[in-house]
Amino acid sequence: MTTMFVVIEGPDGAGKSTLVSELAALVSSTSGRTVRATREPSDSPLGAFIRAEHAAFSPRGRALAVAADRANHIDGVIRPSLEAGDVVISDRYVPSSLVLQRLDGLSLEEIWRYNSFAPPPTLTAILVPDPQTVSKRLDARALLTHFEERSTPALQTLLYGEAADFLRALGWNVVAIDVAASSPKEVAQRILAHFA
Ligand SMILES: Nc1ncnc2c1ncn2[C@@H]1O[C@H](COP(=O)(O)OP(=O)(O)O)[C@@H](O)[C@H]1O
Ligand SMILES: Cc1cn([C@H]2C[C@H](O)[C@@H](COP(=O)(O)OP(=O)(O)O)O2)c(=O)[nH]c1=O
Repeated sequence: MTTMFVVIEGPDGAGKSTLVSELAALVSSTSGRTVRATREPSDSPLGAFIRAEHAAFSPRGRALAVAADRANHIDGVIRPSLEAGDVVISDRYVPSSLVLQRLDGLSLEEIWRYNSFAPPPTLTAILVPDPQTVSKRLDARALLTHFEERSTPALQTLLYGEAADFLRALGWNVVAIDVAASSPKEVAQRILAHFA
């Protein structure tokens, strides 16, 4: 069975988690395969701690904690699911570190040192939203993360572009998907077309 490990990336508020649900339903109904939708930080106790306790970490400490959570996620969820023949779709993966830990002041090279163990997905889709639309969505959120407070959708989009170039140079299959004027269903169909 063809390995299908898809990562959905993009700035906060771009529509990642909405798209993961939409894509999981589409892949399941069109292929009949079992789909494992997952996310990072993972749903493990370490992942929950990283989400809840931002102030517990220095920037380097957070980079390493996120990488440790990623290692557990790969070994405990992603690899076993792929070995069972399931489709895996993850909301965030290594590119999130190449953007968020960079906003925390680390270099791409240092972040990659902590993440080079991570297997490349079959496809990494980076959502490119309209920055103004995303700003309005974030304004409507009651609680913003440290990164949402300290950056803008336009800056995150720029850093995602640099992360994409960095990973492509390492052989990753990365595509940028303009989502400014598309429904989640249309975006899911465009991503699936990459597997046709
Ligand atoms: N393609 C889209 N078109 C219009 N609204 C969208 C689209 N994708 C997501 N949304 C809306 O934008 C908001 C943020 O989406 P979400 O999936 O939570 O983003 P993220 O996971 O990237 O932070 C949600 O209210 C969602 O319903
Ligand atoms: C995946 C990932 C998350 N994080 C941090 C960002 C956030 O502070 C926190 C939670 O991620 P986030 O996806 O923003 O949470 P939610 O799903 O609740 O919107 O983890 C990193 O710093 N680096 C990473 O690579």
